[in-house]
Amino acid sequence: MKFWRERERESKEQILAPLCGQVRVLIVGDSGVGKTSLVHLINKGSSIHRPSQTIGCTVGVKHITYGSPASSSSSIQGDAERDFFVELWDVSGHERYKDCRSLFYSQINGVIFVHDLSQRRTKTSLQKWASEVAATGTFSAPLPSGGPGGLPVPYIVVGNKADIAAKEGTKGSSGNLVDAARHWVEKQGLLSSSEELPLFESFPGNSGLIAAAKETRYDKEALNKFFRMLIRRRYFSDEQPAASPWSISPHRTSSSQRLDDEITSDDDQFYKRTSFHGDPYKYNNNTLPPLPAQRNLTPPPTLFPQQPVSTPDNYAIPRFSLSSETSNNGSGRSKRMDINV
Ligand SMILES: Nc1nc2c(ncn2[C@@H]2O[C@H](COP(=O)(O)OP(=O)(O)OP(=O)(O)O)[C@@H](O)[C@H]2O)c(=O)[nH]1
Repeated sequence: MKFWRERERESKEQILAPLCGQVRVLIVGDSGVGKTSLVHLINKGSSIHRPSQTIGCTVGVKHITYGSPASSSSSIQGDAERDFFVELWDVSGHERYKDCRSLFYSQINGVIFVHDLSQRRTKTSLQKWASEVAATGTFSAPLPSGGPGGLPVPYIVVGNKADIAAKEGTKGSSGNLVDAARHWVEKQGLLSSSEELPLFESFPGNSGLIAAAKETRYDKEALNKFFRMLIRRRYFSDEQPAASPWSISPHRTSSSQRLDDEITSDDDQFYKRTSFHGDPYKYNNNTLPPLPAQRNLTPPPTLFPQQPVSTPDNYAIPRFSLSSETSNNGSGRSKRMDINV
């Protein structure tokens, strides 16, 4: 009897064994747009005073628990919550690292593009960043077709320093002559819209990161959803979107609209909408450069195996728990996650 109890306890422990994983998120954009400030805000929940210029690349790690605690009565406890680490690779935007920064574009699960709302050219150059990452990077869990510049992983665009842009009354333009001219040309429809990435201009709300951090007001949920979606893509799903998401026709979002407004309760929907909204960027294969060969590389190492080694035959793998959450009419999913950002 004692023997069986012991065996039972052991098998329970195996089921409850901590499972861990990691996703890698690249943060790119021109020098000074606020990438380091964003990472600090994500990790510490506060603004950073005078961040020094990033040398090469710095990596911040954010801890997230992910799972479906109340998914179903039949789910076993070990399936409830798991630990994940989101690696935030903050790549210096300075030109001096241009030739070597692709060293850091390795095994990427997702990308955060950052631009400065008061410097319009920083927005335009996101397209170059996307092409550079797509051309020289390697990717984990790549999409079946490429996005801007051929980028084969989900991304999100953060428009920062809205406080300055708003103050100067130049939201979307720095007020300098080049930007003003560009703005005018765009308005006339003379500039190809495909030169820029689709954007949400309003992150994090109508203010910049610093103000947002001070007031603890920025769109944590949007970022969390993005991170969770990356985790889910890598660890809980082997399904890829059926149709090419890149062909979804985007539509313009109001600059005062919060990112929240764009998010539905479904993470995939969020992913599609987040990635393809904003400027009238045409996502069809005619306007995009040729797709790069898919890179199905070995995923980055994790601290723990992705699934328990000894699982009972009827073990509900995470995918099932999550899909039951999906079918939960969104009620569970639209809830804010208890994550310290
Ligand atoms: N006004 C304002 N300033 C900001 C905001 N976010 C960041 N900054 C400032 O912008 C400057 C550059 O910020 P960083 O976070 O170092 O920019 P970065 O993109 O990491 O720059 P690199 O390391 O050169 O690639 C710093 O002086 C920040 O304090 C914001 O929302 N509003």
